[in-house]
Amino acid sequence: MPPKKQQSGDEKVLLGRPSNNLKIGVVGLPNVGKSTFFNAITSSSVPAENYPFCTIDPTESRVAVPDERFDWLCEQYKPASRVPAHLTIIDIAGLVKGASAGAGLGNAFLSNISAVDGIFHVVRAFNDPDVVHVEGEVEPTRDLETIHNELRLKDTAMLNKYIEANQRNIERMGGGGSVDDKKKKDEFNVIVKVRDWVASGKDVRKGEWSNKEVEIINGQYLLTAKPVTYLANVSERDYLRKKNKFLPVIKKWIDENNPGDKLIPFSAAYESELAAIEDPVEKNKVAEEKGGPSVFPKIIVTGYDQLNLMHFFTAGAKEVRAWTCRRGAKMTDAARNIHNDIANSLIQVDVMKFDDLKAAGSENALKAAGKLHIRGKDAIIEDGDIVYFRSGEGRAKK
Ligand SMILES: Nc1ncnc2c1ncn2[C@@H]1O[C@H](COP(=O)(O)OP(=O)(O)OP(=O)(O)O)[C@@H](O)[C@H]1O
Ligand SMILES: [Mg+2]
Repeated sequence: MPPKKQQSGDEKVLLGRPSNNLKIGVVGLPNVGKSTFFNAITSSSVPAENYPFCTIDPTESRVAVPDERFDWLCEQYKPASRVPAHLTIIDIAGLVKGASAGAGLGNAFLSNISAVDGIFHVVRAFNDPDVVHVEGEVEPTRDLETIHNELRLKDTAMLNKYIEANQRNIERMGGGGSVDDKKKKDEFNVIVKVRDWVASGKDVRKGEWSNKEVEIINGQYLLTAKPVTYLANVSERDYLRKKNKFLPVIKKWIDENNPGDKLIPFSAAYESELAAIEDPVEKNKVAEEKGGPSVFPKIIVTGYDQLNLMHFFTAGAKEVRAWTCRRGAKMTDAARNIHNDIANSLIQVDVMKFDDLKAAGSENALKAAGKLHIRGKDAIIEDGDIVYFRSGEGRAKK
């Protein structure tokens, strides 16, 4: 088969899977509050009407992604069914030092991490003599180093395995070879480059890779290629007074080692107290009295964002629904989330911009103002677009 032509030179290939159902794993040392966080975020996610948001199994759950535009649309259309976007979160058992070499249940935990698309890295920033720390004293930078080293060591080992398995073959090819040989050699060289990068102490996601390199990296399921949001678990007292002695050093470590990654302080202890209050009015009242709202909405939105996910809406009297797709997706890719048939026979898309709809006050007013846009199937869908897919089979979905 002739090599495929690059379609357009400036489309950046993203690290990771191009899926609409991405998962974030909760990762950290043992006993840092991962399960407390997971249980609280699971039980405080408001279930959508007619939609089973629930713990899928004790370690996996889907949480609603909060969005004010979605709330506004529900208010506007008063639909029979409301389905927000969701994010899947997975609780992973604690990693210990040496996990990459098999310590603890090391390799099993690492393969759990391999199955997720992004990471919430929980780091302990609370002192409590009753909660044992596996390394003795609470010292967040040491803990951050430990986890990062384990992930990097595992990546290095995986890449070395590939290199060992292919080295002789590549050497045998020498300078010449078929198109296929050249492809293998290119891939091999990229893997060596990535291995050297990781072995030098850096995470894969922090490298500048070309599209071709990203495609090869994506085939390797590397742990340090996954986006990370750092969650510093502080005591209830520190959370409420917005002060914690460990935060500056954690921030400094992130800036030095993985600049650009987000840090969100939270308190698993406090969040689980709030999560236990079922009535939302009562919950707000308690949060207000104590002086600290839940930070979960921010955590969910940040994680979703780091996976390069965004959502678009379909809205009507029957259903208002937020659909997830990756940034930069075309209308056809977006339509495929709803139904393959719609995507395959897509003709055009009616698009309302959320701000236009809100300003106009209703669909009719928006149309009267000439603000309904007609887009082709190859147009890029944008965050917040409210769409109506017109497809050849008369299966347009609203
Ligand atoms: N912010 C906090 N302040 C005080 N105690 C906390 C806080 N967060 C969690 N804890 C306590 O720390 C202990 C360990 O929490 P948890 O079981 O959630 O840890 P874990 O990271 O899931 O551990 P493992 O890796 O073993 O699964 C629990 O007793 C929990 O109540
Ligand atoms: Mg746990």
